[in-house]
Amino acid sequence: MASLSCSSLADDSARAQQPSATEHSEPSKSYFPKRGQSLELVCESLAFKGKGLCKVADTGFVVMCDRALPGERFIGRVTRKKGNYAEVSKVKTISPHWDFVDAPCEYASYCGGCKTQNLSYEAQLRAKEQQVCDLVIHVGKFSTEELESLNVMKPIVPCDIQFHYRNKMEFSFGSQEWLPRGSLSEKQDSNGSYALGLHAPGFFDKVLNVNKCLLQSEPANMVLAAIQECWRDPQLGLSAYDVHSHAGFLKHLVLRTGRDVKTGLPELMVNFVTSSYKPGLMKPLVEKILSIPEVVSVMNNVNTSIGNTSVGEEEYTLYGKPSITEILRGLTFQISANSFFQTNTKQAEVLYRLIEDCAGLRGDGSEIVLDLFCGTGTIGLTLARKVRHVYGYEVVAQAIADACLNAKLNGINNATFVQGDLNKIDESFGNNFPKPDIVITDPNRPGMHMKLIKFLLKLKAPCIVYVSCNPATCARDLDYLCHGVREKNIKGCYTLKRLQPVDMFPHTPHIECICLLELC
Ligand SMILES: C[S@@+](CC[C@H](N)C(=O)[O-])C[C@H]1O[C@@H](n2cnc3c(N)ncnc32)[C@H](O)[C@@H]1O
Repeated sequence: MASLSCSSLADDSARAQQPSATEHSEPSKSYFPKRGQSLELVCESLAFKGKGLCKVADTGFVVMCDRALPGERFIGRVTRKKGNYAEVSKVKTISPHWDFVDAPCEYASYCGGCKTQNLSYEAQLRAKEQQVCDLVIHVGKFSTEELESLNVMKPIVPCDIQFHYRNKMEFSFGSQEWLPRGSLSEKQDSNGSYALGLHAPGFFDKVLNVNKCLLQSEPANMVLAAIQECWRDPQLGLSAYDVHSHAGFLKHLVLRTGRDVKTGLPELMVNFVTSSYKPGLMKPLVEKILSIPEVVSVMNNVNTSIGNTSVGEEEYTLYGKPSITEILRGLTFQISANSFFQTNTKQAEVLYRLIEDCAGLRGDGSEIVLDLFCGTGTIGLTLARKVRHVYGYEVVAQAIADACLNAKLNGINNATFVQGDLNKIDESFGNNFPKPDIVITDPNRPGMHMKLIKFLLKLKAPCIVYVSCNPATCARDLDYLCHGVREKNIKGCYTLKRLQPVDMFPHTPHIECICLLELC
């Protein structure tokens, strides 16, 4: 169980999505560090985006530092002033953090993906749990007593598999390999200036070359290694796309791992995103990766725009089938190159079981479920066999098409999926479905729009299960639903019954949460 003591170190302003000092640590009004100034700091905890939160000695002034971990004493240089706090970059560690472990990945110190690989997993869990707790207290305005006495806050559910858990990784081709100062450059041949890997933290135009990623499956790593072995060969005539000049061919490499429904064995989709369609140029790459037996699909998304997205305007199948499959809670899901699917399949099983548990279905097939932000319908479809009808809403048309296809694939005919923008609902929204017994809401990071909050407060469904990937906006929305929106004179009408953090993404700052709300 999380300690509910308020550490006063949380991201205290979900609305601004930025950290601030709280009433316990009023910063000195006169003190503000200068840009470029060096400070000796001790990291106190992890906060927003997994950044280390520190306070300047004697002043209490809050500074945030990427990759500083709790207990670490270090020299930081002020890079940016932001509102009532400053950002620093780490110059030198004086003494290491508590709970230090060796990071197994050679890129862990530089790559933008994993930020806490050298913090023990138990410490990562504690930090995430504490963040959720702090946010619900500071932003959600729930009291410690409320959370404690009613046993609302549940211990975070760990992820049993802490590596190789991602079923999708998106790598970028870059025309300029990024070599962090005093790091890989000394021990690694940079293979010229082209790179294939992950973006340097905070840079859209710098790519860290990566030969292996410990978060993705072994077969996906074999594909990555095979491509790395050959794509720079001048004889192939391939070039990396340059985001400044907009010249070049290869943009992204997206690797997705699913499972063959019959054998249960892994199957892989390799999706090359290119700036034009040149199948002849792709041929040697395709031939090379076909030596890996798990590859059942090679796709080519052609994106001619100057933007950096991996979704093409046109899609071609270069080999095999245009989609792969995955099994989730006994259902089969078809995954195409651009369809959304939970990226940690094993932990999604755990998440969905907990959602079902929170929904408290009667088991007589009588309930109506409203599945808001339904994506490809996975949550609603896993509940459909036990309820009367599921109504799902989602803004992306392709996701709705996939949801309908997935319903058909699994013989589910009591689910209706509708495309629509939940930020733009009007008074008529509630006329489109019967009053639900259970609302599942799973918004993306910005949380729910005020229009939707107002709608839910008027709808008064007996139970809301709020699934969140951003505890800051979740805490804000819980406050609205339970305590009301004072500035709009709207009363809240829900009680927070359960708050369940789930770790879906070890070594990263991401936190998933399931909240059960019951009508007062
Ligand atoms: C966190 S995902 C949840 C997907 C799904 N519930 C699942 O578990 O796979 C959030 C979904 O909300 C959708 N979305 C984002 N903004 C939206 C909006 N304004 N209206 C409707 N759907 C939206 C996204 O496209 C995405 O599919």
